[in-house]
Amino acid sequence: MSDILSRHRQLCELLVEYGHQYYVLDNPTVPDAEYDRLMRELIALEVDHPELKTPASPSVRVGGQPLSAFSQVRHEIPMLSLDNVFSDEELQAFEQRMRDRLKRELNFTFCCEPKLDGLAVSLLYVDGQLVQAATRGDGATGEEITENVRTIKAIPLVLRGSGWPARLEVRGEVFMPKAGFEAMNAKAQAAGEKVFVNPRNAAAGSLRQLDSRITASRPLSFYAYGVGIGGDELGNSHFARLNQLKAWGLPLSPEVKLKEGAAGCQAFHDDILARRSELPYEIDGVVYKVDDIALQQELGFVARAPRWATAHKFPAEEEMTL
Ligand SMILES: Cc1c[n+]2nc(N)[nH]c2nc1OC(C)C
Repeated sequence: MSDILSRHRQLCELLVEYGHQYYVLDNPTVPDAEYDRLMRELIALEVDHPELKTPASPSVRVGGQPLSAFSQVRHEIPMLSLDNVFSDEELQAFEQRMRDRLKRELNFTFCCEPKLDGLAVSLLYVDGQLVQAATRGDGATGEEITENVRTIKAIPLVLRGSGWPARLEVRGEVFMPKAGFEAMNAKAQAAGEKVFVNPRNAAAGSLRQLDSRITASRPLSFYAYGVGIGGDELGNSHFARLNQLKAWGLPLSPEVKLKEGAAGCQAFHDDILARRSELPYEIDGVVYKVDDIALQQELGFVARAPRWATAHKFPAEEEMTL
């Protein structure tokens, strides 16, 4: 039995490491075929020894028994939406409104991020293990999609390293990379099956499957963009928090940068817009967030959106009329 146990542990460790290299470091060291071979061996081993199968085992990536319905999850900390700016003038006004509110002539440092065109989700890790995943829903209540999210190889089932809060809620975007979207649609078209209009709809449709084996067959990925529960145990910089999440094994867009003032945000906006068509994922704008958490808390929220953050949306991309 011990060699079964040690082989099971070894397979789990290898699959976790290869998944991390591929999805978080974007630096795979083995071909996909090797990952798939190890996964097949793990699944076969757990069929013979079902007691070894746990929610932390990489074998959950292939999905399991379908649900009859989704249950609802109440977000302990509401998941809010974002106000928008559409021009440089509105961006300056956004910054000035915060100065007025704080009654201080502050030079803000902003954490600037691409605004991915996917589905916002909340991931709850308890003692480093992924125990619950939920959609944003209406911001107060979302759908519980834990089994589906467990099939997304970019999302760690167990956090890496140490020092994380006992309860850590990671917020971010589940998305379908452009290449995966095109390949999936080409296959669906060839098979006379339903094709999706765009990667966002494909990601939403794939996540809302009651059968997680269907979700597992879809090329979904994830980028973290914030922290909910447990954030108060992390530092006073949003950017540092995001990089801490990356150290714990969560993927972070390589485009996330710190910029000074509205001018820095505008430069970030112009750079991402210029490279929009080369990015491997679809975005509908960029997001600027005051990096200092204490200032975020002093600024608070207006209705459902924070005073301390805004999206800067791009014009809708012209659809090619073939
Ligand atoms: C709705 C949303 C969406 N996004 N997308 C990114 N990158 N950050 C981010 N933050 C959000 O909301 C927080 C600022 C509360």
